[in-house]
Amino acid sequence: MAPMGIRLSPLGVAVFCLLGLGVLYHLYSGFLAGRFSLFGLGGELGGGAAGPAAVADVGTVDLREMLAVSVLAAVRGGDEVRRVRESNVLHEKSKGKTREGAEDKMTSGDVLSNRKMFYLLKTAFPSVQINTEEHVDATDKEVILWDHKIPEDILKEITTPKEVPAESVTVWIDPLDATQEYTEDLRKYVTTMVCVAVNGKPVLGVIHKPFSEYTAWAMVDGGSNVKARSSYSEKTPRIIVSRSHSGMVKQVALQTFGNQTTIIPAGGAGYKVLALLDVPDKTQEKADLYIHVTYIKKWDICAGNAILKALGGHMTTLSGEEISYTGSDGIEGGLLASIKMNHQALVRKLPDLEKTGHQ
Ligand SMILES: Nc1ncnc2c1ncn2[C@@H]1O[C@H](COP(=O)(O)O)[C@@H](OP(=O)(O)O)[C@H]1O
Ligand SMILES: [Mg+2]
Repeated sequence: MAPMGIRLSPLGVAVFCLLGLGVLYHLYSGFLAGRFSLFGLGGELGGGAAGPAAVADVGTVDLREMLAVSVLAAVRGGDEVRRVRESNVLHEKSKGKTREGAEDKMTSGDVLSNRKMFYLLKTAFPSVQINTEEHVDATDKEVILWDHKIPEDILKEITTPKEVPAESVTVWIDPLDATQEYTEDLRKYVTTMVCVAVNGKPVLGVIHKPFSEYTAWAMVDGGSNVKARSSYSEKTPRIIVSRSHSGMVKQVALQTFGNQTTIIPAGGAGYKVLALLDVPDKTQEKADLYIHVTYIKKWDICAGNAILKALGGHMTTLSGEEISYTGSDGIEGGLLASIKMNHQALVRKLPDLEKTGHQ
């Protein structure tokens, strides 16, 4: 006889114990799976709240899912960019001037793409920090649902989930890169971009060309749908540079590599990174190096940095420093992007811009 007059059947006790063991096993194996699948981060779990897309453990997000949503966001944003351009009603405005005095433009294409991209990512991953180029209205409560489908090409390249603490993630969204060229109807330069940085390091990059419907993506230590070309000219490189925020970049390039060097002026940081890769798009020019000397924002460069890094290339400041994608929005030290080259040797060749006053 049990206390308080309750009779316990031996079968009931056995079933209860088995159930208890099952629950304990489930909790414990989930915990271990979460710890061991953490992606190169020393196994420390983050403390942030989990979003609906975080499946393996509380406070983590899966980078493979983030890649799927980032590709979708870049494509959906791109649809807005194309729709506005085709309507020919851009509602072009100036957000002010850059430090060098160029107009910092914004159009309905930027705003509508920003809204789509932001809410897709925010709804899927509510607990991660998202930095976007355009302002998001705090009263806007848009929810854009992700169908939780990971495209086949991503599943083929990245065969397992990659969990990281949600609090270690910073997302950078550029809803319309090459806005200046967009207003001039130079469509080939325009891209939409998403980047995911983990502890400030660029890990995932997506660059989408809305007018040719081409998308490049890559994950560091994961996989990619794009690759480097087979060869690059290191001695007399073709150098791709800004056409609308150039500063003294041509002088710097010619001084470093000689007068025989070909300079390709082009719009968009996304376009210029794609120029270094093996991209099937016919509208894409090809270059060996990308150099930028003026101030630039992190949403312009993070996706390109992640893709280059994933493919074994480099994007650094002109003095060879790695760029951290947390904290402030911009970087001061210019930009050098290369792949399949001795990047540090290139850095040593470049003049010290602070001394020469070429910034
Ligand atoms: N000096 C500067 N100050 C602010 N933004 C700059 C800049 N130089 C380049 N950018 C931004 O970097 C992107 C690529 O520049 P460029 O086409 O000149 O190479 C553009 O982004 P957006 O079009 O997204 O604004 C441009 O506005
Ligand atoms: Mg941009």
